[in-house]
Amino acid sequence: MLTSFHSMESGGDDGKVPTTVIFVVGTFLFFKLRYYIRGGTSMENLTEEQLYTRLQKLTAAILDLDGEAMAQIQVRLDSLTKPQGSLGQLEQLAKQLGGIQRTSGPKILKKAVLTMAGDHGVVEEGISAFPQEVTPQMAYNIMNGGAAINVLARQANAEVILTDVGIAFPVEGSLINKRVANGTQNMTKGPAMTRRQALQALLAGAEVAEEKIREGYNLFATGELGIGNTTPSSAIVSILTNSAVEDVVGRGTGIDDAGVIRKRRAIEKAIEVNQPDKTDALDVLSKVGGLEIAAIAGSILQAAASHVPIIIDGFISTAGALIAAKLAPKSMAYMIPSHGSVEIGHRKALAGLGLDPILNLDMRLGEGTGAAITFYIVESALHILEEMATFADAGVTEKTV
Ligand SMILES: O=C(O)c1ccc[n+]([C@@H]2O[C@H](COP(=O)([O-])O)[C@@H](O)[C@H]2O)c1
Ligand SMILES: Cc1cc2nc[nH]c2cc1C
Repeated sequence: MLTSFHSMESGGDDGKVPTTVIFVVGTFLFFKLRYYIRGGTSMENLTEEQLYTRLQKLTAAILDLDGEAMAQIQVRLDSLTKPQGSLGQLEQLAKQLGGIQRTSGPKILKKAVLTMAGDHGVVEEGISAFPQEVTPQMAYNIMNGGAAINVLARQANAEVILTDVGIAFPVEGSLINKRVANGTQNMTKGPAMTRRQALQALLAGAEVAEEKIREGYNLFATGELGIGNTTPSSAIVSILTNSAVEDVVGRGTGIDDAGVIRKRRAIEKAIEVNQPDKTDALDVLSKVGGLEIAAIAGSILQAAASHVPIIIDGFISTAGALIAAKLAPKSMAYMIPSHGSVEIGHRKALAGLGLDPILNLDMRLGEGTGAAITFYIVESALHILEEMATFADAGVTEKTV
């Protein structure tokens, strides 16, 4: 210690940079560079307790919506040239956006679909119509701009941000690397993830949202990709909405009747083996959830903490939203529903959040596709608020009785 202090002093005297400084700065730069090259989360060296403290800080930062801003928007909506309330859900959306952004003049600057990808050990049980290799193959398709989500996001002038939270093996290219594991474990044989991994994946999702908010994005859509992920989603929805497993297990990518029976059995076995505690969202998430589902929940929590609205896509996204709501009930006010998925448990999952789908297009693709289409509706609400003439402006007579 004394020696290095001495060497620092002598370094200053003879104009040379002391070795201690070179070592400290070099080590710092090495780890920073490694983080940027390899990606990964900034949480690798944190203990489970430290990760949990981060999550608690995140959930504690979520506020109720700004009632004052919402009241001002209601006055403005009622002054516009239409019978009061006649624009229905568009009016509710305008108020919600003002309440979230804490202003009577909400604005959308940049939009992004946060598509989280991960794999699932439970595919061993024959619960999907497609093999696991489709997850990385579709990740490349998204990176090449050829997936449905690319088409719909381009049309809506939104970015697709693909994040690898735990595809079974690493993929290269223009995606964010937040890999926590090479997929989850088979939940019929034990927990899908450790509690620490679930926390890491949650916070990885929050980090992605935070990075994008710093870049100026202020409207998100959730999205995901992961062969087998309707199985953990059904497990989560069953547990958190007190629904029978058979009422929330659907065909996913298109499995046949025998596959649906295997899927139900796998979920029942996973619940039997792991005994998830339904009062503890982290317990449910880690035992019968998925890495991308955790990241979706984390992105919702970060959006809410940063006053950013987030549109919830289909069945898997809604399972993530249920986890977020359980961890921070106030986050529900920041969620905007999109479409009703064909997946049978979706309505029950949405009802658990007090949400009704805005669109019914018989979709069941995921990736963020239903949420991307909803960007237009959210933007319509703000165009109405900003651009419509008032009764006074237009010289239109107001309601008489
Ligand atoms: O979002 C939905 O409602 C939805 C419903 C069914 C399937 N998916 C997508 O299909 C994959 C999961 O289906 P499965 O059958 O492999 O569990 C996954 O990549 C999801 O993005 C998505
Ligand atoms: C082809 C394909 C595309 C997907 N996109 C999201 N989940 C998917 C599942 C499959 C099978």
